[in-house]
Amino acid sequence: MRTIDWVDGAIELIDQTLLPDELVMLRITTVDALIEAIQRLAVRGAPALGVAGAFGVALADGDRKAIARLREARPTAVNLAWGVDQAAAHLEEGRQAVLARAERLRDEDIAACVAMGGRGADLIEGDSLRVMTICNTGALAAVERGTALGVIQTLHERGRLAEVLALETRPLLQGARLTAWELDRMGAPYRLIADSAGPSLLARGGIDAVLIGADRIAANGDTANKVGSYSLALGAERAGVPFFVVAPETTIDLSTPSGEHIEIEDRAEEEIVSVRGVRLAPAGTRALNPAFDVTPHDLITAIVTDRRVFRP
Ligand SMILES: CSC[C@H]1O[C@H](OP(=O)(O)O)[C@H](O)[C@@H]1O
Repeated sequence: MRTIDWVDGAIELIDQTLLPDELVMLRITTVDALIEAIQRLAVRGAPALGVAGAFGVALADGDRKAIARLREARPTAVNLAWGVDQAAAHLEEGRQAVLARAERLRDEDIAACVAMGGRGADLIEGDSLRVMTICNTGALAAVERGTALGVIQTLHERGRLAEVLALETRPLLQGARLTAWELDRMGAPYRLIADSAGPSLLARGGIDAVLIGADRIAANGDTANKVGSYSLALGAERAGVPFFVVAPETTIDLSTPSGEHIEIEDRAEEEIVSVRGVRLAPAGTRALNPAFDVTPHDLITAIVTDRRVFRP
């Protein structure tokens, strides 16, 4: 099953807002419908956004204003703009050339995730591993396999995984809704934890590694990822637990020198004060909702990509 693909002249993608209760495929035929799906996180995750951006250019039929809107649909993951640019570079050659590039980009992502899974599993020593992860970095964040959760899946497939501690990942609960769903499908052992429990469980001991994804990696290795990653990195540093970022080379943005230059998406206050339309806080409560944070490179043990492992 693919998270996103091009089928009979349109984009087909899983509507992730309905998981884990319903598995529904959306058929997207316009750029505006794709932008809406991206902004409400029906499709999400840096690699998946790159593929969506590239296929979106094929939908645009040369409408450069629509392509510009698509490119800006979400600011933090570099992959969206990169995917749009990769496909748009072929606009002069016509729609088939644009689509051919987008399909190659899809296939490259599939191969990259397989490569990252093996490279990451080779890097982490030991058996009966207990690992911690935040947000969702599985196939739902890519096309067929994921990044950090792809490493975890490979460890499981190799019989080396004892347990995953998955952060629920407020406010949109990518961990509780999506990572738990994917781990169930893999048959991998896991328990869900509150985000705020992450650092203290690391301090408690018995966790062998933290693995996270990335939305943008700056030239010096500073890494933007789901909000809560930074506090997890601080806890890992304090507890002496290795902290790995797993991301394709396409998430590295050499034009951004360091983390303070990465734009952090601030999302709607509503996402904090309510869950699926059920209000949690008093009426009128204001909220601040940064969707990402930046982990400084010196808190990262290593970055695993589809081509290499490097230590920032
Ligand atoms: C494998 S990249 C996934 C990356 O994207 C997530 O953010 P969102 O769910 O808002 O798209 C999160 O930062 C993950 O690490």
